[in-house]
Parts: sequence; structure tokens; C-alpha cells
Amino acid sequence: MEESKIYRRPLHDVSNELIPIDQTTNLKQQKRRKLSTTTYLSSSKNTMASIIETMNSNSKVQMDDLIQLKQDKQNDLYNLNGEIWKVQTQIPDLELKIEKLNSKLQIVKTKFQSLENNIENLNIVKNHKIKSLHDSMEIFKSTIDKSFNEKLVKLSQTYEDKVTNIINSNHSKFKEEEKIISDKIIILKKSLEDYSQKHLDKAKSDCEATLKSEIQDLKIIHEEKIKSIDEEIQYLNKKIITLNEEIAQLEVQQLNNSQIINNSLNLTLQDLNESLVKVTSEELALKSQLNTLSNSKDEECNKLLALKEECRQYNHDIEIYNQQIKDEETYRRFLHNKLQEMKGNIRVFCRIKPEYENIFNHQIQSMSCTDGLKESLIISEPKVIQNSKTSSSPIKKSLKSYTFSFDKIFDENSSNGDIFEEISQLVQSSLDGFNVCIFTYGQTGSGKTFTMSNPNDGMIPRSMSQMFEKIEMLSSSIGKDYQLYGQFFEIYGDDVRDLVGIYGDELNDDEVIKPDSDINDIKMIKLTSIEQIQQLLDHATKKRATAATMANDVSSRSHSIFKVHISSYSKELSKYNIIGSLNLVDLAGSERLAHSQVTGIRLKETLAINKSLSSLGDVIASLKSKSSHIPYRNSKLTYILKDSLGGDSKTLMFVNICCLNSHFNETLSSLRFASKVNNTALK
Ligand SMILES: Nc1ncnc2c1ncn2[C@@H]1O[C@H](COP(=O)(O)OP(=O)(O)OP(=O)(O)O)[C@@H](O)[C@H]1O
Repeated sequence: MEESKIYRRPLHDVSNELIPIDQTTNLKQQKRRKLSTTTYLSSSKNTMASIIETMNSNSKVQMDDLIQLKQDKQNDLYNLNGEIWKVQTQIPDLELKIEKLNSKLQIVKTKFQSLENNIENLNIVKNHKIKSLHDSMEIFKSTIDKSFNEKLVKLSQTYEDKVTNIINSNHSKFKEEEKIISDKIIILKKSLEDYSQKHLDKAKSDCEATLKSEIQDLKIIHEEKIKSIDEEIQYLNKKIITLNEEIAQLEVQQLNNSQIINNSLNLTLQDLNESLVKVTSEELALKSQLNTLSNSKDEECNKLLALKEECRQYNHDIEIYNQQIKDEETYRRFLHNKLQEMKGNIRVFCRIKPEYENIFNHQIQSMSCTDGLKESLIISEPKVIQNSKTSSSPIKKSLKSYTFSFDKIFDENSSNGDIFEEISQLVQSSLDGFNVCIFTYGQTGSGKTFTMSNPNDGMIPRSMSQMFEKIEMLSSSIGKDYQLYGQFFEIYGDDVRDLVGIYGDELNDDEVIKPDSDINDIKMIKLTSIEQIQQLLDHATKKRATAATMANDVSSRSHSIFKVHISSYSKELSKYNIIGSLNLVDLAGSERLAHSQVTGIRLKETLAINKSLSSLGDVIASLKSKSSHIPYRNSKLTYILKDSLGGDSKTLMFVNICCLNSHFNETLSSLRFASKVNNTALK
């Protein structure tokens, strides 16, 4: 069976020798090659072109399908997000309502609590008052009782003493009188006996009469005395009655007093009971309010639970969609990278700066190559016209034309926007986790800085706004948290100088795992907004080492590098981890020594710049030809960028040229440099 084989001819290989891809080239094909090399060349070229075309169209169809699918999913997600948004907008209201109800409940509870406390306090006060009134009444009563008893005792004692004294004194008087009388009786009896003996009968009767009258007198005296004692007793009894009346009056008074106290106590008690009734009714009202509130709270809680369930369901759907988006994102990354690899990991674009003095311009003509993969540029040497009135320098006649091919050519009419369309795919690659380097190369004044950092539309501001937009979109679609960090520095000779300076705050080591590189000393700052980038660019431009040369008054004599580190948050490390980088390098002007006419320190500068540019060209050429040794160490520039060049990194070099006759040789030199980088044959 006849095997079909693909042949490849190295670009710009003058030998026309074909290198077989498959080592098992069959004899038949070798024969055919011998017969007609030219026919075979054109047929293999066509086959290759058709294969690439098929691959391109396949990948385009796949990409279209994928874009359509992504669009559908994004629409679904948008709708879903809308519904979630609706539900989520209701949640704060409901939560606010619940919060309000809770706060009302809290107020009612506090009121209730304070009322209970009031009741308790009132009860305590009431009890305390009753007790104190009772105590004071008791004290009053006991004082009155005591004083009354004391008075009574005193009075009784006084009267008893008086009566006893009177009785005692009377008794002793009686006794004395009785004794006197009995003594007299004894004497009389004795005298009677004597008399009887003498005058017994007569005397007896006389004596008896005397005795009787005496006894009668004594009896009268005695009765009188008894009468006076009785009177005195009567007087005392009257006094006792008066005292008893006084006591009765005092008792009435005491009764009245206690009546008044009781009345006031009863009034206080009544007041207290009334306030108690009021408080109890308030308590009941509050309790019913509390019940209503807790019922409505329950209702709201149920609603919230239903909403939460709905939300959970939505979140579940979102998780599924997010997973799908993640899978599609991975697939998109894979396809995107395949496409970039097919386009080439190292590419060279040419940009022609517009010039308005057309008469002095050399002819530049650009065209697409027949294979559709490359674009060609033909530059013609200008004619020499002697004694031109408009120019002091002689203008050459058209002598020779040179052809160069590039991956893309941007003519004078191209804007920074057109250019960014091409490089935005590389910015996407850096977000996908690859290292990307974009260089602007060319003589001074050819538009390198204009291409790289022109305010608003230069590659730096545009790349950054694309990155900010993308990371925001990725965080909302697949929930991945990205952060951008930046370093801005220049390489002047062998010195590496920080351009951020005091502009930004140094990063905290706890925030990000810093890459282990040769530019660790260079300040790394967090990049947050396009306004910040613009300010940083202004600040860095002022700091950049510039020196006047013959070619350009403000020519940049150093390579400036804006390095963006793309990092994603690692939950395991609780830090941001750097996954890819984008290096935007504005190279120093490439002057030919003869043209720049510099001497001294400027000559040294130019030599150093040219050496590092040539080293960069060598490194890129070695990488493109997949050489086993890449000469990174030949210059500071390549050494610092070694991690971002090579491997599966993507490299793009812009060669900026201008078409003024006076710059013809510089332009030719730049095109030759770029051509060397671009057309290096794969080994
Ligand atoms: N495509 C363009 N369109 C309009 N103006 C341009 C363009 N390219 C460059 N310029 C202008 O040309 C001048 C020189 O450009 P620029 O400073 O970008 O050159 P350069 O290559 O960076 O020079 P150097 O190496 O000295 O830094 C600037 O005034 C810039 O605005």
C-alpha cells in the first residue's frame, strides 16, 4: 500500500531541500521526487495547507459550538442569577422584618419585665408600708397601753398607799385608844373591884353608868372616824371613777387614731390594688401582643425557611452549572492553548509607524503570503535625487527591494486597538496559567513606547483592563478568586532598578507566595484598578532613565519591564499562589553606532543595549529552533526573563519600524533582526 507523507521546507532555506517528517519514506515517493521536485513541492505544500485549513476549520467549528454552548449557559446563568437576585433581594426585607419583629418583641419583653419588676417593687413597697404601719401601730398601742398601765398602777398604788396609810393610822389609833380604853377598863375594873369592896352596890351602878357614857362617847367618836374614813373612801372611789373615765377617753382616742391609720392604710392598699389591676391588664395586653408577634414571627420564619430551601435548590443548580462552566472553561483553555500552539509559541509582528512627510518615505509594500499563515513586506531602497530643494541630504534612487515575512504586519493605518485584538489572546493565555512575554523592538522613536504604554490604549493599560474584567467574570462564573500582583523595573546596563519606588505598599508575605527569582528585591505590589495602573505608568515614566541622543531627544536608554503575576487563591495554603505571568517589555532603542554618533558614556550605553538585544535575539532564535542550549546567561535581560521564555511559554515580538528615508538603514537593520528571530528553522 502506498503511504501518504508530509514534507516540510524550512522557511528561507535556499537549498530547497525537503526534510521528511516520517522516517519511513517509501521508495516510490523518492523516485517521484527525483522525477519532479517542483511538482512534488507544490503538491506537498497544498496538502499541508489543506491539512492546516481543515484543522483551522475544525477548531473554528468546535470553537463556534463551544462559544454557542457557553453563550447558552451564560444566558441560563444570567436568568438563574436574576431569579436568585430576586429571591436574595426579598431575603434582606424578610430578615429586616424579622429583625424588626425581634426588636419589637425584645422591647415588649423588656417592658413586660420592667412591669413585672414594678409590680414586684410595688408589692414590696406595699408590704413594707403595711408592715411599717402595723409596727408603728403596735408601737403606738404598746406605748399607750404601757403609759396607761403605768398611770393606772401609779394611781392605784398611790390610792392604795393612801388608804393603807389611813387605815393603818386609824388602826394604830384604834389600837392605842383600845389599849387606853382597855387599860382604863382594867383600872376601872380594879377600882370597881376596890369600890365594890367598899361601895359595892352604889359605886357599881355609878361606875357602870360612867362607863356606859364613856363607851357611848367612844362609840360616837369611833363612828365619826369610820364615817370620815368612808367619806375619804368615797372620795377616792370618785377619783378612781374620774381616772377610769380618763382611761376610757384615752381608749376612745386611741381607737380613733388607729381608725385613722387603718383608713389611710386601706386607701394606700386600695391604690396599690388599683395599680395592680392596671398592671395586670397591661400585662395581659402585652402577653396577647407577644402572642401575635410570635405568631407572625413563626409565619415569617416559615416563609424564610421556604425561601432558604428555594435558595438551596438554586445554589444546587448553580453548582451544577458552575461545574459545567468549569469543565467548559478547562476545555476552552485546552482549545485556546492548542490554537496558540498552532499559531506558534514564538511569533513576530511588524508595526509600521505612520509618517506624514510622504515625499521622503521609502516604499513599503505589505501583502499576505499565499499559504495564508504569514504576511510579507517588501521594502524598496529610495532613489538618489541630486540637489533636491526640499532636503539638504541627497535622496537615493530606487535600487533594490528586500522581502521579509512576519506572522502579522500592521501598516501605518493600524491603531493600538487593532494590535490589541491580536495580543488579547496571549493575555488570555497568561490568565490560563502560561508565562507570556511581549516585546517591542525597534530604533528610537519608532513607536515602541507608544505601542506598549500609550495612555488608555497602549498594550499595558489594555491588557490590564482585559485582565481585571476577566478575573471578575471568572470569580462570578466559576467562583475562582484571582489576584494580580505587579513589578515594574528597568534594566540599565547590568543594573536592575525598581520603578515602583514609593508608589505602592510592599506586599505582606502572608498574602502571596512570592516567586523565587532574581528580581525578588524588586517591589511587588497588588494591582487593583486601571486608574492605579495609569498612575503607576506615569510614575514609572518619570523615573525611567532617559538621555538625549542624536536620534531621539527623550530616547529610553533602558529596557523597561512591567511584570504581572497572575495568582489564584489556594484554600490549603490560605495564600495566593502565582500561576502565570505576563511580561510587557519595552526594549531600549536599537541604534546602529554609525547612525547615533554617540561617544563616551552614551557609546557604552549603546554598546550594552545592542549586546543585550542581540542576546535576546539569540535566545529567541535558539528557543524557536529547539536548541539544546539556550544562552540565557549572555545578558541580564534574558537571564531575568529566563522563566518566562521557553517551555510552553508564549513569546511575541513587535518590531517597530518607521518609513522615513533618513531611517532606511535602521529600518532594514531592525527588519533583519526580526527576520532572524522569526524565520529560525526548526531542527
Ligand atoms: N503608531 C503611531 N501613531 C501615532 N504616533 C506615533 C505612533 N508611534 C509612535 N508615535 C509617536 O512617535 C513618537 C516616538 O514614539 P515612541 O516614544 O513610542 O518611540 P520609542 O520607540 O519608544 O522611542 P525610544 O526608544 O526612544 O523610547 C511619540 O511622539 C509617539 O507619540
